Amino acid sequence: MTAILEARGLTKAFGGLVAVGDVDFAVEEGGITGIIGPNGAGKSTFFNLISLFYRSTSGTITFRGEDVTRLRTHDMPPRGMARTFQTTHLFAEASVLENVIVGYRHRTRAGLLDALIASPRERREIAEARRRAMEALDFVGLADVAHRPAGLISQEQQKRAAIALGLVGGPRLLLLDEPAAGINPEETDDLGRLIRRIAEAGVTVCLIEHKMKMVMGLCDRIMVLHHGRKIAEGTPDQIRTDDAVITAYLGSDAHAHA
Ligand SMILES: Nc1ncnc2c1ncn2[C@@H]1O[C@H](COP(=O)(O)OP(=O)(O)OP(=O)(O)O)[C@@H](O)[C@H]1O
Repeated sequence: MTAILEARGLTKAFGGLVAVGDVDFAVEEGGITGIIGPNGAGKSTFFNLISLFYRSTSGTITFRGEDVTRLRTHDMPPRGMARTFQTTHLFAEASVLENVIVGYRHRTRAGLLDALIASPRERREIAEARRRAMEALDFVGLADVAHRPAGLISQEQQKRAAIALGLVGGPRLLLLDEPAAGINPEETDDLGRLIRRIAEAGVTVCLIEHKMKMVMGLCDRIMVLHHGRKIAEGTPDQIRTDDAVITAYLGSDAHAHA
């Protein structure tokens, strides 16, 4: 197994508070990796670090063999990394398809001049973006609402649209920020199946998620954070029976077990 993403000694301090402290972490290529931990454990901060949304205080991040520590989130899609946001702000009046096209067009090369003169290159890129966006929507099961205004689709469909936005550029690694937040158990199961299909299609997945049942059923490997430190990593079975993990969760509030 090779690591597609590797973090070494990753640390983020907010003033005096060390939200993430000296964490080593690897995402193996091809699987589904989960990051869990009680409330305030540092999951979101860690996720924002590995997706280059936050700059680390210290430590290094390597993606596909390249040191990307000093790069930013927007540098990553061309390198094959995409991330979703917990609340995806879709343009409510634009169609679902148009939203995903915009996501893809961030990657393309036609400049303002091409757009103004509607150059052949611009027209080719629009056609390609449209085809790719439609493919991504089809994959996540939203083809039938592609032309509906994004503001009119359900919360669960918005979650899928966020994933389509992540997939449209053809990433090698997709980072999912609490993909199942705010949806019901049945929808959560469906979303789990979608995430599995993404992995089966060859896209490595790494996610943070509060819903324990989903994480345990879906992930090949899990890392557990507590007070900003890594306290365990391993398979779901190893994590379930790990003393440090059990103690950490017992000491926190119960919603983490939902
Ligand atoms: N921008 C920030 N400025 C200051 N402190 C922050 C900031 N972001 C997070 N923190 C603090 O860092 C710690 C870790 O927060 P973080 O949101 O990463 O945890 P989490 O595991 O994602 O929590 P939750 O499960 O509640 O979403 C917390 O003590 C939080 O208050």
